[in-house]
Amino acid sequence: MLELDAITKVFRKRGPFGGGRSTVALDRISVRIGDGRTLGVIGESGSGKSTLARIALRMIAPDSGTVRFGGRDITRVSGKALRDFRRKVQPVFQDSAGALDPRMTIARILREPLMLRGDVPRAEWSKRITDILTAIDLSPALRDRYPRQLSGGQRQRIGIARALLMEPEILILDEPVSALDVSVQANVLNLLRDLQRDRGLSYLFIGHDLSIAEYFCDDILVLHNGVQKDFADAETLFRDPKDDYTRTLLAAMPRQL
Ligand SMILES: Nc1ncnc2c1ncn2[C@@H]1O[C@H](COP(=O)(O)OP(=O)(O)OP(=O)(O)O)[C@@H](O)[C@H]1O
Repeated sequence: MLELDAITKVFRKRGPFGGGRSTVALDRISVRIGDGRTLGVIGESGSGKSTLARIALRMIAPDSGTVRFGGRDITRVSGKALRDFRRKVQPVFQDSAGALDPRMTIARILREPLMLRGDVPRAEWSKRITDILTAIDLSPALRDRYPRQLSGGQRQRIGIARALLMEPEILILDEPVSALDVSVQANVLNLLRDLQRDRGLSYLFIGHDLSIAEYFCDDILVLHNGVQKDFADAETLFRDPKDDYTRTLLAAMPRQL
């Protein structure tokens, strides 16, 4: 379980024109991702979604508040506990295509997490790669291809596979299907759901599309300019939104899926 409590993050503008001005990206945000559940973080551009994801990954530090994982405040851990956290909480970003090294074959890209882990014998790597490609519904024959030879949806699956090879407990999914064609989005979301069921994963899902959130998430946090507007299970939120802003958002957003 990952628990964020009273997270505040302020970005101060530097330089001759920014002096003194600041942006409250997150204002005392408190949420939790339950075991095996998907928490969706929804909001318009600039609402603080990615900042929350980066704090949950310990890529940046909050100004105040705590992030608890397995009962420990991960904003304060180091050494083995930090390595353990980095392995168990893995990111999947929107642009997996851009994140994959174009000069590496898929097999080499997927060997990296195994190398990083250090606890899988080299003799097993090839089998692990075959197994993970099968698990994400890709042909093991793709192992010898380069990223540019794959479609956007296939590349995003490779990004997911790379994260899974670390054997995480939580995936931080930052707009994981936003760069994909609508026809491919549902495939990748269904794959993520199957993986969650089979592996007992928990997800933090960042998105801006409410119809996808309704379909994919168990719980939903609505952010607006860094302020927590609603936090409820998806069914309650869509049936009976508490906040005026959420109501406006629901009324304005097309429901596609
Ligand atoms: N490194 C930074 N330095 C200064 N301001 C930042 C920085 N990162 C984010 N911000 C500001 O914090 C606010 C929240 O940004 P954030 O990227 O978290 O929003 P978002 O909801 O993810 O938006 P988007 O959907 O466009 O990615 C914005 O006003 C943004 O300009």
